[in-house]
Amino acid sequence: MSTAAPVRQLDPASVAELRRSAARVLDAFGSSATHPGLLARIAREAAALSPAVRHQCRPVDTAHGLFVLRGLEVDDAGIGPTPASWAVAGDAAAEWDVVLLLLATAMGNPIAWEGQQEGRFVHNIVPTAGREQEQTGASSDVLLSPHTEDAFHPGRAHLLMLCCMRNPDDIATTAASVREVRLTDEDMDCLSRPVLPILPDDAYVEAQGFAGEPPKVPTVWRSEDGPTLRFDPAYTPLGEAPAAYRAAYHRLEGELSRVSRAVSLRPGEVLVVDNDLVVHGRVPFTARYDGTDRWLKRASVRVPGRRSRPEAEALEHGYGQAALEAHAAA
Ligand SMILES: O=C(O)CCC(=O)C(=O)O
Ligand SMILES: [Fe+2]
Repeated sequence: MSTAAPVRQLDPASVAELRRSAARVLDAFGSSATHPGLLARIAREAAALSPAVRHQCRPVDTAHGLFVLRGLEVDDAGIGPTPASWAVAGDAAAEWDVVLLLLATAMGNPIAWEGQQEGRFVHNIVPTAGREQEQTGASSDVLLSPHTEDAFHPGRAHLLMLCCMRNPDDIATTAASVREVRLTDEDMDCLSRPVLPILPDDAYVEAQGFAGEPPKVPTVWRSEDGPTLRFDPAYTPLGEAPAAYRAAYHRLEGELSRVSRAVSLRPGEVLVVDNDLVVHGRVPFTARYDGTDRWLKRASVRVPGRRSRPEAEALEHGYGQAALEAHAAA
């Protein structure tokens, strides 16, 4: 496993600018990052960000399919203890929700899911007692296997952002880009056929009860600018596929693990992964449950006008789930 990830360094002026902007937003809306008027204000603030900040928010531009934004600093005492679960996080470290939304808005349009974390635009990813074994961000004891975020849904994010609040045991996020794997043309052709569905993950209990027929979707395909993937083996009934498909799928899995990078985020770093190119996961760890646990904030972003997905996705029902966009189309 390789560790190198491209780094984009925010200069001190950009950091100060982001902090001032976030402070103005929070002053206007109290300490809550879920105030109804807040998103409109974020849109205005993001539109006024300097060229230097915007430059660091440009699209992913290497085959790694990701970058780490560095330069922001977390006041460890100021953010308070790591919440015991997303459900009790409330306004914990709300200024970071705002910073993340500002950056997300500079990159595209943040989305929220009604069925996940109460429709919040910024999720808290913390280990949660009783959920150690799940395939969700709340787990710890198990390897969170490499996945496309919200792979079950045609409206899934183009970009996933993970902002580190604390990570005292250096627990790595894993990331593997389809642009770095070696697959034969035969495997590529095989995996681009819509053979298997991807079912809603355990973060979407309501969608899991949806009555409609699960649509079959391709695993990889060639988009205008290169190979693209939609991959979530933990929620894919691979046993239903013919042997040749299963074999190709396993070769893809092997290649993704060969090219996988371990990115251990430090407080203040923001990992941005292109969700069309990169599958991400997390190594297993032992949770502390004492207020000092690993704590990430997560935002999901759509990039307007991006044409990376098969047209057939437009016909999918998305298991009755709808994503809410933070900002109305310009
Ligand atoms: O904990 C991590 O590093 C990643 C968790 C994850 O898959 C996510 O937040 O979407
Ligand atoms: Fe994820």
